[in-house]
Amino acid sequence: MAAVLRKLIQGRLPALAGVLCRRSGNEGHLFLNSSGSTLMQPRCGYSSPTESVIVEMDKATGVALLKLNIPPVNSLSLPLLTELAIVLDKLEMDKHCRGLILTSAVPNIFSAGLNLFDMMDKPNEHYSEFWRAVQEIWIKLYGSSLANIAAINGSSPAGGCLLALCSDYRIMANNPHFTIGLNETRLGIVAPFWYDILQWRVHHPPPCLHLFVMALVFRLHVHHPSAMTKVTRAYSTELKISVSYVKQPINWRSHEIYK
Ligand SMILES: CCCCCCCCCCC/C=C/C(=O)SCCNC(=O)CCNC(=O)[C@H](O)C(C)(C)COP(=O)(O)OP(=O)(O)OC[C@H]1O[C@@H](n2cnc3c(N)ncnc32)[C@H](O)[C@@H]1OP(=O)(O)O
Repeated sequence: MAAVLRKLIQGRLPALAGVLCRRSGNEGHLFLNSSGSTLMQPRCGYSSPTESVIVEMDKATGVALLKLNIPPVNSLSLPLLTELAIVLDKLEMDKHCRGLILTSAVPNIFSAGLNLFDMMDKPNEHYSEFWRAVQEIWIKLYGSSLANIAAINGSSPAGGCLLALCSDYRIMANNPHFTIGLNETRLGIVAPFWYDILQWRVHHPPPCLHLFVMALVFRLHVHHPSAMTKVTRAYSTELKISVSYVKQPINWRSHEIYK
């Protein structure tokens, strides 16, 4: 899995797709479009470039690979947020889906954050709708019952960084050209209060969290199901702690528990 993720975060997504395709046979990839319908792909490949969120479902493992696909920078516009919300809903309801990996199909960019043009010269109704869509993604990703990992394969400023923080775990490509952080403060845009909660979770992970990720990782390479069963049994307590940690409900008033 480490090798697979390494390939993923190095932007070598076709290689990963190949792995998943081999694992699941020719019928292994499912594509969801924004209307929620799924299209079976007869062979390994990618959906149309007009799809703003590409979903590749590995049926053998139940892990969905979600690739943001709005060049040039995957800015989080209202249409993209809306499509992502629909896709997340569909995966949540799919009983075969057990986890997801959020990444980018755009070379060198994970996400440039909120679309700046959605935040200027618009009527107030637009701002309400836009902000509702932003919060909805946070709630859906952070509150997802699925295990989810952000594979940050490019720069991820501002809302892109916050998007990654909504996942259970983050892995970022080791590339000095890729930037991440809250640069939007320079524009006078203040991150919402729940950012603080997400930040605590990232800075204070329990050691067993890595085990949780390993478990997800193992699912991508279930060549030896019995070995997987042994591992999960041996570390069942640690896994439960990790899962409950990353799936902790947010309560602003009990925020102290993170400290
Ligand atoms: C929704 C998730 C849930 C949790 C999120 C919670 C969110 C809470 C919100 C808290 C506050 C967050 C605020 C924001 O996100 S404000 C947005 C701030 N973003 C930025 O400042 C990013 C600015 N962009 C960059 O730094 C670079 O563009 C980047 C490093 C991403 C890429 O650099 P590169 O050199 O490759 O590309 P260019 O700079 O030439 O850009 C290419 C074109 O893309 C346009 N662009 C870039 N960023 C944005 C954007 N955010 N919105 C709209 N358009 C963008 C850029 O203007 C170029 O366009 P043109 O080719 O037409 O010039």
